[in-house]
Amino acid sequence: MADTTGSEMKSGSFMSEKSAKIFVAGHRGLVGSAIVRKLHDQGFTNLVLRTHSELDLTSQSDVESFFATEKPVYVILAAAKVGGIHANNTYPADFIGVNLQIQTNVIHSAYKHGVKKLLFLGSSCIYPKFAPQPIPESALLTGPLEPTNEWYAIAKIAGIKMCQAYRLQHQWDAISGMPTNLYGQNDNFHPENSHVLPALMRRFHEAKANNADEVVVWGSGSPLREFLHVDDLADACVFLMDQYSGFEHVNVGSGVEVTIKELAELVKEVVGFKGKLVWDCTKPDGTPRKLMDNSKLASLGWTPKISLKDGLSQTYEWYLENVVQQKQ
Ligand SMILES: NC(=O)C1=CN([C@@H]2O[C@H](COP(=O)(O)OP(=O)(O)OC[C@H]3O[C@@H](n4cnc5c(N)ncnc54)[C@H](OP(=O)(O)O)[C@@H]3O)[C@@H](O)[C@H]2O)C=CC1
Ligand SMILES: C[C@H]1O[C@H](OP(=O)(O)OP(=O)(O)OC[C@H]2O[C@@H](n3cnc4c(=O)[nH]c(N)nc43)[C@H](O)[C@@H]2O)[C@@H](O)[C@@H](O)C1=O
Repeated sequence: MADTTGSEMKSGSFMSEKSAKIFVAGHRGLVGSAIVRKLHDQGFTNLVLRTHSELDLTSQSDVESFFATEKPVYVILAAAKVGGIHANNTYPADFIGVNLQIQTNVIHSAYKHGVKKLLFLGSSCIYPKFAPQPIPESALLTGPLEPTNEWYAIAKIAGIKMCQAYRLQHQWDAISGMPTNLYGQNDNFHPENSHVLPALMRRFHEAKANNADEVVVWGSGSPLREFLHVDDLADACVFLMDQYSGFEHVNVGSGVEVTIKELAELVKEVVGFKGKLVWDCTKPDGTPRKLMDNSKLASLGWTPKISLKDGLSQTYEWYLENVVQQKQ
């Protein structure tokens, strides 16, 4: 029976079911694609995958018939409306509405059609803007949210609560992981709607290619952010599927934080741009700091492996081979 108390119940059966049918929702995104790579590496052979155009997860009837037909045994929910500070601020209705629809449809149909275990992914923005640092899981719902992403955060908090409610009422094994800011291959490199790391990688690359003197970076440069490579996150997701069946959500971070100014200097170095940085203080800084307390996941036995420097170099190589060369 699924644990409802908050203590960590180790299940350990996921890794021994390599032919069980697993639905990875959002398999072409940053996170979903990394989870698919990790599952293949680990020998899982029966993944069921649908692109957005094959299955729109905001459609309740389509999600229902998908689960009724496919009957997956496990679900990892990595499909969502995702974006950086500008996208969150500009499209609040999409960030709350689409995310509530996707997660409600998938969680309910997964329960209804006998899925054994589901992993829901939230985000570090669920915590109050001025949460204690590093942020423990217990900081949830203890203060006001950061306004630039409160709509997305409310949807993600609802997802955690939905997993907890189904666990309480139906003894169903739905768990939640809360990743910090992620990056890596298959990230979104859109100039405005992406997160800071891919946005800066692209801007520095294009400035270098065009022999530009300067690159504009948003905000003051003082906010602190923690970055985790998506391959580490994927490893943590598989670990949680196998080893965690608790009531409470689990933080997934790297423990390493940098200011946006330090990040910009690191990306500049990796890309090899020689010009100067110009700060656009008309753009929002967002939350001043959001370092996860990773002690819960560490106590369960998982720690990250990829350093920010190595992860940045790998991501830039991937960007050159898969984004720049594809355009040529
Ligand atoms: N990126 C980050 O820094 C962080 C991400 N997370 C969480 O990780 C999860 C995955 O994020 P990430 O991989 O970055 O996001 P991406 O935008 O890279 O990928 C999201 C995926 O969801 C799919 N999707 C979106 N809407 C629908 C829909 N209506 N029906 C079907 N599929 C849909 C997308 O397909 P398509 O592109 O075709 O629309 C895409 O494959 C999210 O829950 C996010 O909150 C948490 C913390 C940080
Ligand atoms: C993962 C997390 O991601 C979002 O929150 P965020 O951490 O604030 O995300 P961000 O990566 O967009 O910005 C981080 C910082 O960086 C600065 N910054 C500088 N220059 C650029 C720039 O060019 N683009 C962006 N996007 N930011 C820039 C920017 O001003 C800010 O101070 C949530 O909305 C929500 O989606 C969520 O959960």
